[in-house]
Amino acid sequence: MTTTCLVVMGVSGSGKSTVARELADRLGWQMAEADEFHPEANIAKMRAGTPLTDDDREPWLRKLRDWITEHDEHGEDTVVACSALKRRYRDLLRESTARVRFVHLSGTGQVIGDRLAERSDHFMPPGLLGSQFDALEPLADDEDGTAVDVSGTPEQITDTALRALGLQEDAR
Ligand SMILES: Nc1ncnc2c1ncn2[C@@H]1O[C@H](COP(=O)(O)OP(=O)(O)OP(=O)(O)O)[C@@H](O)[C@H]1O
Ligand SMILES: O=C(O)[C@H](O)[C@@H](O)[C@H](O)[C@H](O)CO
Repeated sequence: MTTTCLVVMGVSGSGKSTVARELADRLGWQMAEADEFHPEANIAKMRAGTPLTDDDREPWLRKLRDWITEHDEHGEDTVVACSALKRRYRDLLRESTARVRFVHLSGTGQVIGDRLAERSDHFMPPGLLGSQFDALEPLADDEDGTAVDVSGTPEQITDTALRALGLQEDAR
């Protein structure tokens, strides 16, 4: 049976790690943090304040796609926190054998920038937020998934996403 992978997407600081953790806990699904799949060179680049290119992101996305497929082959549903900013990146993740659905955490540069400014334990400099918005192609209507505004609490965002995806009953 095909499993589901929920990819929590959005710009840096939109709350992907936080909401993906909450979704995974509520659903009892395994979670992956895409930041942990980056080669060291990508992390060094971001830390130095340089945005990644499509070429930098491709091997990273392939690795994630393969992780999703491996879990699908074992019948395991998954949640992944991954920026997946462009539609072609999401197409690559959709090459997985699982049913890949997206939760786009959308918010203004103001709200997200304020949260990034408060976060101190992360390699991603707040100064890269502009480039993240420049690259962002929001989840489109013909893509499987839902967009949720980030102004609520992580619990509210998770509830809204689960309801929109029709997964609420499984979660309780
Ligand atoms: N709904 C929320 N309300 C208030 N603060 C939040 C919310 N979601 C996340 N945060 C806080 O905002 C910051 C960014 O969240 P988080 O690290 O989950 O984002 P991210 O999208 O995974 O970031 P990155 O892509 O840079 O890893 C963190 O300090 C987190 O605690
Ligand atoms: O596509 C990208 O530019 C990267 O994935 C970034 O989004 C970061 O990995 C992450 O957001 C930083 O924490």
